[in-house]
Amino acid sequence: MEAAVSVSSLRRTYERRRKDTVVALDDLTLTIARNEIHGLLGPNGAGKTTLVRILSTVLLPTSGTARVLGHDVVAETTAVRSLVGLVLGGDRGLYDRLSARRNLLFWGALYKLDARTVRRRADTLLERVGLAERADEPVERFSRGMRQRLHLARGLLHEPRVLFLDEPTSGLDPVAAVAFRRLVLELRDEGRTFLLATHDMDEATALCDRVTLIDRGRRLLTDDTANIGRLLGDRECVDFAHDDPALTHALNHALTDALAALPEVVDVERLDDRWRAHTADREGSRRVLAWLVERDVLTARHAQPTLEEVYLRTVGDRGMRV
Ligand SMILES: Nc1ncnc2c1ncn2[C@@H]1O[C@H](COP(=O)(O)OP(=O)(O)OP(=O)(O)O)[C@@H](O)[C@H]1O
Repeated sequence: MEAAVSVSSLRRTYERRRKDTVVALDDLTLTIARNEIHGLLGPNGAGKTTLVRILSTVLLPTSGTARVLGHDVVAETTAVRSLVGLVLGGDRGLYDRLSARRNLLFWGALYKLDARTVRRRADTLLERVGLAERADEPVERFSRGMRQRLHLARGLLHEPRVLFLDEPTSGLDPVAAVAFRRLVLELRDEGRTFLLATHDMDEATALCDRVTLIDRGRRLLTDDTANIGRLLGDRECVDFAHDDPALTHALNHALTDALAALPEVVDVERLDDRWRAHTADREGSRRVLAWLVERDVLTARHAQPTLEEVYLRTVGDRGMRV
């Protein structure tokens, strides 16, 4: 069966002033199966938005090919547009002075859907994303979470089978983010495919079947999320400091040496304003937390390494911008 998305040797460069060329995508090859939620993870400037824009047919690649459900994004733009929906994060793409419903009617007209169909779908979608009661209020009164749900409704108006989500929950509070993710999972259960560009590791872990890590336009790895989770599991750590920052410096070597000698501790390192103990697993972190609390080191917390740290540990520091 044809993949939902297949990208082959895709390259995109941007010319900047003084003939300075930025390579945003560099020989990228990637396949996303139908009905998959695929995470695209990478630090700022990795090329995520560029890929999503090419797949949505709003940007041309410099070379290479990309297909959505078998259709070439350059040669078969119209077919691809009817198959894909783009959901942006933040304030892009909504008209603040218009109501939620009017925003949808406006976008429906752009998709050249007939007015009755758009009205019907707008009603259904507003209900579905939990905005029916606020549908006729101007969007400027909406919270970020409500805007995000409206973005999603907009992306679904023409009933696309493949959705591209670019940082969809950036700036959302945790409750709104959870509600948004639940909607994504429901939509997947109806047979849709998702490509989710994010630099939020938690989001990727919560939603994605597989993830691809990219950096500087190149694919570093693609794997099942469970495997990436194991990778993270190997990188457990506990951050600790004295309540009084001045005393953190004074945490004596006897304490950190004793900590480093514990069997569950892999390494202890000094960060700017705190210390970090790397542990073998979650259970190890728990024991280290208890050990620290017993010794009156009260500001200790279980920390997950950031995506950047996973990058650094996975692929080494190759001049990545973080
Ligand atoms: N219109 C443009 N003109 C010039 N350079 C650009 C343009 N758009 C993107 N770039 C550059 O291309 C590279 C990839 O950018 P892109 O926005 O695709 O990355 P990203 O992974 O989406 O980053 P972010 O997480 O910050 O949104 C960056 O170096 C960026 O500065």
